[in-house]
Amino acid sequence: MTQSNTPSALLEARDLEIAFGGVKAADGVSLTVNDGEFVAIIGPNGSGKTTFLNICTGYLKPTRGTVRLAGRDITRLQPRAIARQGIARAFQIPQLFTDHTLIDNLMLSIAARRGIWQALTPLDRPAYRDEAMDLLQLLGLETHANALTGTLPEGQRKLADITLAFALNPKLLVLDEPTSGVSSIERFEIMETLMHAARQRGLSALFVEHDMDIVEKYADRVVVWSSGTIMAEGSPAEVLKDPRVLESVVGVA
Ligand SMILES: Nc1ncnc2c1ncn2[C@@H]1O[C@H](COP(=O)(O)OP(=O)(O)OP(=O)(O)O)[C@@H](O)[C@H]1O
Repeated sequence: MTQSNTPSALLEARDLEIAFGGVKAADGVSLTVNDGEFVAIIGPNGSGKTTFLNICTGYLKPTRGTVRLAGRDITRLQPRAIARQGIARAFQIPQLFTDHTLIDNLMLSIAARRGIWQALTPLDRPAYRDEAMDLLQLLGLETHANALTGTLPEGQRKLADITLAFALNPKLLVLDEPTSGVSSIERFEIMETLMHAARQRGLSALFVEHDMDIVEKYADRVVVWSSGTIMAEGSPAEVLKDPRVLESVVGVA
């Protein structure tokens, strides 16, 4: 096998453990995301999916185990430091300044990435504006550049939030239910746009998703959570046929 065929690990979580009042939300969880890979996390409510994302992005510290990004231990870093290392997160509820325009939100994100001392200087600089417009074009939002984000329909607000994550120049996108709360047509539109943009930039993605049609179409690999552990893992075609997975996640035996 040539070296170029060997997948290169980007995110490596090993043996993670955390409990809340006796409930183990992560109980020996290990997961790798390779360069350029799209990995979906599925599992019933309360199984620990968001807890895993919180550990990987620095919002929770595990009592055991490590998280590495491109070989570097990031387990104890704060969320901001992890973002600087290359993990950008978009939340289930978009985190936009709703009374500011989309391009202002993006220029703020770009300025923040470049450092606080620059964030104190005027935000509207030609370099920031050009970069923001490039990102809006990449995510198909250029006609909404001057709209207040609070006035955007939900699907576009979600894409806008994802655009902010792209503005951090990440290696890995972490997305908590990127398609929740929108119509099924819009779900596929969001995923098509997101996948295209991520492939263009060579990014990997880790996303929690409840819609199995989305998982089947867009995930390279799917990982199934159950009570703080991983119960199954593999290609969507294999995993979504597994009777244990169907019973536990999809609710059909
Ligand atoms: N900050 C916290 N404090 C107390 N308990 C928590 C906390 N975060 C998560 N838990 C508990 O840990 C378990 C896993 O929760 P988590 O939110 O990770 O599950 P989930 O799979 O993301 O669920 P959902 O699909 O409903 O979002 C649940 O029992 C939850 O109540």
